[in-house]
Amino acid sequence: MTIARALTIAGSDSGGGAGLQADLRTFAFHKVHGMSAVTCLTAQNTLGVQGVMPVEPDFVALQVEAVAGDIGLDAVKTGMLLNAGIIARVARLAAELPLPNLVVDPVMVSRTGVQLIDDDAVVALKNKLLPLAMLVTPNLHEARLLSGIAIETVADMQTAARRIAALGARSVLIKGGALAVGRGTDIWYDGGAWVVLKGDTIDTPHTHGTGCTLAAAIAANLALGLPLREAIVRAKAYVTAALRRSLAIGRGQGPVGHFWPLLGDADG
Ligand SMILES: Nc1ncnc2c1ncn2[C@@H]1O[C@H](COP(=O)(O)OP(=O)(O)O)[C@@H](O)[C@H]1O
Ligand SMILES: Cc1ncc(COP(=O)(O)O)c(N)n1
Repeated sequence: MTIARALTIAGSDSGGGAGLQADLRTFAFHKVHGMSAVTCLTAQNTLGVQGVMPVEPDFVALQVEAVAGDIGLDAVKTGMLLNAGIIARVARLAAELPLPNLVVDPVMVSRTGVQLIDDDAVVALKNKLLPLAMLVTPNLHEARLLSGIAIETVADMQTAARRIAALGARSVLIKGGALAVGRGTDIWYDGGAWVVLKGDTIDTPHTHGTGCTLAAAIAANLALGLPLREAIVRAKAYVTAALRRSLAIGRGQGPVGHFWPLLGDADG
């Protein structure tokens, strides 16, 4: 049996809702074989991040090389890359291997505004990795860091997307999960065309893992051979369905739910 193959280069979330755990789960629900190169361990739960332990950049690279050289890659997604050393190493790998259909989720700031990576990593992401991405998927905080402008409206998102495209990313998807008005509206810009993705607003506090899930679903769809626009539209529908089935577990922000198709819940 042949199967599409996708790799996530990301951090581990011990709570299982975000990070590589969300990515591998998303790949599986797209019938894509998932592989992982771990960049860091986080001790994390629904209440927040209690600790972070980095992996050496060369060992991140070794994990990627091990699977690229043997199993092969149809698409690659990056998540929490943590520090400038790991980002520079991943950028070098992208030049050496290459890393096909590269979706960069520039995990820097959580939806709640907590910075998840080192300060010099923000600069490295901007200068070294964005220019190599087929698609970059910042949330509103990350789009502000990358573009330098404050974002409150869909019009601000469009201005920011233009600026981020000017940094060299081939296309930009700004996620509006934190929009005060129209939460769930995302915009995609590829240097020419605009697409406004108007998702339904789901009224839930349990949104942990939305960004990881969206970017992983896009990578899975690209691995399956879909064109980028279709890959994004379908991934958006996937994350909206998962938000509708989000899980009220833990004492804080629970994760989005992926299992509903297995539970006989058919109207996603
Ligand atoms: N309450 C919500 N209702 C509908 N869509 C949402 C909601 N929260 C997040 N999303 C969607 O989830 C995806 C991830 O966005 P966001 O939560 O902003 O990213 P991140 O997890 O990286 O902070 C986007 O498609 C966004 O529109
Ligand atoms: C290891 C790790 N990676 C990424 C995120 C962001 O998660 P979200 O998808 O909720 O933005 C996270 N909280 N932890």
